[in-house]
Amino acid sequence: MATSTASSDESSRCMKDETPDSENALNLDSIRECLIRLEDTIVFSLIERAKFPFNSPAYDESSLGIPGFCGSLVQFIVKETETLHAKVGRYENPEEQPFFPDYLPPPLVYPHNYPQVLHPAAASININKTIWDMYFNQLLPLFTAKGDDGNYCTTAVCDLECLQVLSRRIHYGKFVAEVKFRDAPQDYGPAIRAQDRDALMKLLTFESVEEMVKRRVEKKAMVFGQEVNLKDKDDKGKYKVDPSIVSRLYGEWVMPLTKLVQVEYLLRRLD
Ligand SMILES: O=C(O)C(=O)C[C@]1(C(=O)O)C=C[C@@H](O)C=C1
Repeated sequence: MATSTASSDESSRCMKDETPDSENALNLDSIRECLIRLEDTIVFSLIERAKFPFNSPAYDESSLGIPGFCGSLVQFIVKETETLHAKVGRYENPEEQPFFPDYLPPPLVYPHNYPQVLHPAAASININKTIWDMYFNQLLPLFTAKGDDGNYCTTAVCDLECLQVLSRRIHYGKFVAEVKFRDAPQDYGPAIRAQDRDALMKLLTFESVEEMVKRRVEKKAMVFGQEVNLKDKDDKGKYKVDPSIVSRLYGEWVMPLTKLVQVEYLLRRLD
């Protein structure tokens, strides 16, 4: 049974056709196509979240008052959603990692036979705690207006969607690293055996690609986030989410964290 949520529908479509679902599809171009497609989902999810102000009560860990639960509204929504998604097998998919992996229930549905393209050590790599901290402490204040409009539940659901797609994109580094290793084991092997993080980081970095990615996501934020109307006059220069912040998100966090996942994966690749 294939499962997906509203938040990952767009990317799943990309995955279905292009993910490494066969050995043949596993090449750097097809993996990069998936990353490009995920950019659309990321930009749209930021646009949705930016409709609401910061709404700090959604993150207050002391005032929710749900019996038996200790934490914020957003923590509650993410945990409960992950519990449901675990039951329908979401985390059996090697592209998905939960934010709260402890005590997730086992799947209740017949397992989908995901192709084993990654080294088994991939399952132990989950940097969602870092993604969570980055999203709430650094990114969110940059692209939401200050204030409180009372829409805490919808706000927290938008946060969930942003978190899920950022996590999927960043952990996709496992597939990128696998392809790079298979393409050049003679280059990666010695650095892996030496457990040399710096050498691995150097090998897997393509600065010109990173510059292109930053420019492309900035442009997507301009195109997707513009006001569309039927009058001649349009609101040039007014965007639903600041394009320079989307570019910064990629330059400062998304790509560095994707590279961190790649390094962590490669360090274990010959275990
Ligand atoms: O496209 C690659 O080669 C990747 O490793 C992906 C990615 C990215 O996160 O977008 C990360 C590192 C590279 O320097 C360039 C781009």
